[in-house]
Amino acid sequence: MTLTLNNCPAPAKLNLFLHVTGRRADGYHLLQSVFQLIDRGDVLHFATRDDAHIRRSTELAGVPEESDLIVRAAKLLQTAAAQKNPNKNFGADIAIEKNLPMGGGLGGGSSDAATTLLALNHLWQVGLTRAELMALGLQLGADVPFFIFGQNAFAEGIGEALVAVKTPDRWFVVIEPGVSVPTQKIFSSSELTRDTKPVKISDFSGAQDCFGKNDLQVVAEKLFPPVAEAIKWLRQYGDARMTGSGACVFCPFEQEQQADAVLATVPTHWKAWKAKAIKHHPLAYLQQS
Ligand SMILES: C[C@](O)(CO)[C@H](O)COP(=O)(O)OP(=O)(O)OC[C@H]1O[C@@H](n2ccc(N)nc2=O)[C@H](O)[C@@H]1O
Ligand SMILES: Nc1ncnc2c1ncn2[C@@H]1O[C@H](COP(=O)(O)OP(=O)(O)OP(=O)(O)O)[C@@H](O)[C@H]1O
Repeated sequence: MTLTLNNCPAPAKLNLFLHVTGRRADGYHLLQSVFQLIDRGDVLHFATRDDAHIRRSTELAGVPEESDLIVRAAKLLQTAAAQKNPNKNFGADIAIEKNLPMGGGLGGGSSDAATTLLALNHLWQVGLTRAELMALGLQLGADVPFFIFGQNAFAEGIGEALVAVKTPDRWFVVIEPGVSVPTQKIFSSSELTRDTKPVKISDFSGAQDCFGKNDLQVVAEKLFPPVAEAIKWLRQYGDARMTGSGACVFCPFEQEQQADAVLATVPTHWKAWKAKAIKHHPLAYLQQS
């Protein structure tokens, strides 16, 4: 019997600040960041199959099926499901409406992977706990555990050590500068500073601005001039900065009307939109523990 779960959101994140505090022996960087969920993202649709095939029913330009994080997430969960229940075939057809830019620093691919793990854990009745799904997700990318965690969070480690944090209700204007930034290119730069002094979560709590800075921004601005241009333009209106490793930049506003007023003046060569801060991942209800 085919079971379906349609219109599953994969929300984007903004890194309100992102400090690089060190580097591990394996080359991965130690970070401190606050991850903020927003009400804009991709949308995924799932239908189970009983022949053990995982199929992508929509194309994703430039991403072959075997490297698509959605397909990789489904296959990872399929292995775990088969170990728990060897007599059953776990398969799925997955369609995606891609709204988030790739290499945008909005965590699009990671969020797609997290939504896939949450939806298929439910549809296939695998019964993995939230912690088990987060551990699987970490194999796919440093941002995936956050989306499964399901709440705004202060992140440490390589981004996987998470503590829930309260963030203000507000609106963001986000500009897509029209370039795709490969995360690895920013982290491997010799110009990246890796020694920001660690902060405590209590330093952030209650801060109305975005707090701190994004250490990856200096490098991205140098390598990708459109990022620098977008930040310079948006800074006229507030504490604008880059999210993740770029390319997108954002600025917070207390009122929706303020965001609308700024949006109306964004130069037409950039794609720009507004988004609202949300407190929980919309699929958090699927995961009990
Ligand atoms: C910069 C952030 O977007 C902040 O949210 C994330 O930490 C990046 O997460 P992601 O896109 O899921 O990144 P991954 O796919 O895990 O890593 C891509 C590449 O970025 C570098 N990388 C990533 C995360 C990290 N803490 N240190 C790193 O050095 C590694 O070279 C890695 O090969
Ligand atoms: N389903 C997917 N959606 C987007 N990108 C994918 C997907 N599967 C694989 N990728 C690859 O992952 C790369 C990073 O994409 P993503 O949109 O997650 O970047 P990002 O927003 O910069 O992420 P982050 O903020 O985590 O650094 C893409 O350039 C693409 O090659």
